[in-house]
This record gives sequence, structure tokens and C-alpha cells, in this order.
Amino acid sequence: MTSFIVLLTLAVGALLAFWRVYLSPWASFPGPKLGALTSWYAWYWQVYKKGQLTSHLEDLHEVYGPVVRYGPKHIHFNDPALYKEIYRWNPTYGKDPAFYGTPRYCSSFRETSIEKHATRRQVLSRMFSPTAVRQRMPIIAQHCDKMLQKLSGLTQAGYTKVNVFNLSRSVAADVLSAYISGATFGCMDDDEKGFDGGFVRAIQHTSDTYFDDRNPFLVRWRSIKQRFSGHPPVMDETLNELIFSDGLVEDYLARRESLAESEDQSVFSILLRSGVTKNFNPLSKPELIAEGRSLLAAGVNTVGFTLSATLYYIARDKNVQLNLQTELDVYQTGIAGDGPKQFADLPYLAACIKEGYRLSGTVKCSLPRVAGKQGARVGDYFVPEGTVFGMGSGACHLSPGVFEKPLEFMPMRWINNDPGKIQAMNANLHPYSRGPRECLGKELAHAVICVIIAGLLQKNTLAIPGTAKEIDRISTFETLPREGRIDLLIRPR
Ligand code: HEM
Repeated sequence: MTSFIVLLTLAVGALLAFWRVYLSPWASFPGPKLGALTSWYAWYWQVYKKGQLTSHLEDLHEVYGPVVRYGPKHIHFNDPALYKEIYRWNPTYGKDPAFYGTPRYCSSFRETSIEKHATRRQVLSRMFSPTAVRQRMPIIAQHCDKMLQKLSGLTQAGYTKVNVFNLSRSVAADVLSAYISGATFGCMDDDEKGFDGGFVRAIQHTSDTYFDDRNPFLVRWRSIKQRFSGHPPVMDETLNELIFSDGLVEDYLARRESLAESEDQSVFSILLRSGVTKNFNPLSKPELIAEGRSLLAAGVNTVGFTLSATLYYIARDKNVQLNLQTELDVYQTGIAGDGPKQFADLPYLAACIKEGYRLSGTVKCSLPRVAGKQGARVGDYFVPEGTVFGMGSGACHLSPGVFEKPLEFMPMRWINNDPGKIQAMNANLHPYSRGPRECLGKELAHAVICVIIAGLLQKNTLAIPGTAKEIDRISTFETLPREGRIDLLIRPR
């Protein structure tokens, strides 16, 4: 009997494998047979090999061309012309629940239902529009001043080594918490000697344990070890982060009682208001916590890495740094005060930031979507219902057809170039993705990056410690510097 069951299981397994590889609706897409057979293939590259799926997909495209099947129903594209077709407006497909998770309380980031997402997004967009960000520029200006003051205390005696990734994350966390809840975390006050406070360390801990937490074997092994060791679980620093963001909600709810509606400009305020739009119901407390956590998680590492990587590239090239400082010296006053509108008058700063977006590749992994009932057309390709498909922005940002010498940080390509080429470069720059799921916080993030770079470079000179090399990165969902460090030497000008 047992051998019959074993034989039957093997036969069913073999038939399923044959169907997946040769007969399924995805069989005609080229790619490795092992990928067609099992989704453990993608897991192996992303989790076991710690974040190598994105670069492995690039290698597969070298072999198989612009479309690759890398899972039983997983298709990946890398043709720059297709990016805006995949991440387009009015799609009939949503985010992939297997990738984004299915938590009990969904945030705008994780919501996979197209309708529910549209309602939440419509409300939140009011708080993150260009006008809303411009009105709240004083929040950014105030935190920029605070950062500069702290830095001037640290760098009085010549060059000082600063982990600018943590500096950037601290400013981002303080600006975001103030923007979202009306009260700042105070991350910049958390570490007297620099910018390595508790919240930033907790965020780093979540990045360091990212792959362990996605490894079912390791998670099981840890819990077995725990049970037999008899010790209570070590205080997980990840919890700290969660306490911080839950505390943000508690603190806001306590303050809200004493605030007049007109005084309360926070993002939380609109999420608790009824009648904002037709289908919107004010959020419950757990929903507010989930949204608050998600906004912080979406903004801190991303702004942190984009900003610090851009500073690194500026520090690496003396001419770039000098050109930028010359431009900034003309605009001595009011960088932070007037808001993003004014940055149009600073073309070299804008060009540096575009190069930073391109080369940092902060969110360059595929952002998977699931084709709905009618399937989806992507250029000349048709993917059937249920296909998980996507593309990373790296194919556009590093395309030699669009960007000459794509790996070099060359701000002048955005200024002194043929207008047709500049138009093509702009059309292929997608740091915040595109379509209805493009970044909600892009105006805010851009404003923070502009203000901090301008403020820092107006008052300081940056240099690289040791010999200049490429930033060593690790790719989780975001791309981050390995070990959470980008060190720069900073001295007052
Ligand atoms: C330079 C900094 C940033 C970069 C490069 C970035 C990039 C992105 C990208 C590529 C996406 C699309 C993700 C996907 O489709 O899965 C996204 C979504 C999102 N981002 Fe950002 N982001 C940045 C900063 C921020 C900030 C500061 C916030 C805070 C408000 C934020 C909030 C969000 C949210 C809520 C979404 C989900 C939007 C939706 O699905 O409707 N991001 N971001």
C-alpha cells in the first residue's frame, strides 16, 4: 500500500512537472527549465543567495532575450520600451499578494485590491501632492537646519568621518514622523556623537535579518533552538521600530483631543476624517497603525540610500562638487524656504539628483503584478490570466541606448546635450515607478533630497575616506549599502 502511494505521488509529480515545463500557458516563454518547474528557483536566488535575484534575472536576459520565464507562471521583461506599459495607468491587474503579503490590516503600499487601493490613495494623495508638500516645506527646512547645526558641532576640527547613510535616514525619519503625525521622532537627538540612534539601528536590524525572516528553515530552526535553550527570546530590535511607529499613533491620538481641525495638518488627520471622498471610511486604530508603519517603512531607507549615494557620487568627483557649490553660492538664501519650485533655477543640482536616482537604483527590483481575467498585453507579448509579471527600473536607468557611458555619474548629460536625448533620458527615468502604484511620497522625497544636498554642500566640503570605489550594495526589496554604511569625510567650507 505504502509503495503504491509513493508511486502515485511520483507519477502525479512527474505529470505536473511535464505540464509546467512543456504544456502550461507559459511554456512558450524562454527561460531555465528549473525556473519553469518550481518557484523555489526564484527563492533560491533571492533568499538563499541573499538578494541576487535581480542580478540573476539580468544574466538570464543576456541568454534568453527581453522576456524570460523564471517561475511556473512568472515572467520578467527588460526592454526599456515596455516599462511604462507594465506600470501603466488604468491597468486591469494589481500587486502580487505573494510578494506584498496579505496582512490583516492593509496599507496603501500593500493593498492588492485595485478598488480599495484607489479609494485610500485618492485620500492620501491630497497630503502628498506638490501643493501639500510646498505648504509643509518649513518641516523640511527646520530639520535641515537642525542637521546642519549638529554637523557643525561634530566637524569643528577639520574633516570628520560621518556615516551619511545614517545621517540621511535620521533626517528622513524625523521629517516623515513630523509630516505624518505632527510630532517628530527626534532621531537626530538620539545619538550625541553622530546619527546612529536607536530607531536607525532598529531599521538596520530589520534589513540585516531580512533574508533570515524569509527563510522558513531558519525561522523554524530559531524557534526550535529557543524552545530547547529555555531562555526567553532576546529583545528583538525589530520590535523597537514597531513600538516607535505604534507609539507615533498613540501619541497622535492623545494630542488630537486638544487640536483644532484647522491646526492639524498631519497625514493622520485626514485618515480619521469622515466624508473626505465618497467611498472612504475613517480608519480604525489598527488600520492607522498599519498605514503609519508602512509610510515610515516606505520612506526612511529609500530617502536614506538615494540621498547618501548621491552625496557619495558628488564627493567622489571634485569637479562635480565644485560646480555644484558654485551654483549654490549664487543662491545663498532661501534654499529650504521656497520649496521645489525654486529648484528649477538650480539646473546642476537637479542634474546631480537625476544621476543619483539613476545610479543608486534604490528600488530596482521587479515590482510584480498579477494579470487579471483578460490577461495583459505588454508590447507585442500577451501574458495570460494569473501571470506574475514585472520589470526592474535598472534596464531603463542603465540602458546604453539611452544613457551614454551609463555607469558614470555625469550631471552634464542632463544640461549640455541634444534636446531629443534629454527628452529620451527623462522618459526613461523611473526611480519612483509609474502608474497608479507609483510612489506616493515622491514629491516629499524629492524635496527632502534637494534641501539636504543643497544645505550640506553650501556649508561643507565632502571627501571619500581611502580610495574611491563603487558602493557595496545588498538588494532586499530596496537596494541598501552593505552593513548599513556609507562613510564620508565632512569639513566646514
Ligand atoms: C527616494 C526615495 C523613494 C524612492 C526611490 C521610492 C520608490 C518607490 C517605488 C519604486 C514605489 C513603487 C513600489 C511598488 O510598486 O511596489 C514606491 C511606492 C510607494 N512609496 Fe515610495 N519611494 C521613495 C520615498 C517615499 C517616501 C518618502 C514615502 C512616504 C510617504 C513613500 C511612500 C510610498 C508608498 C506609500 C508607496 C506605495 C504607493 C501605492 O502603492 O499606491 N516613498 N516608492
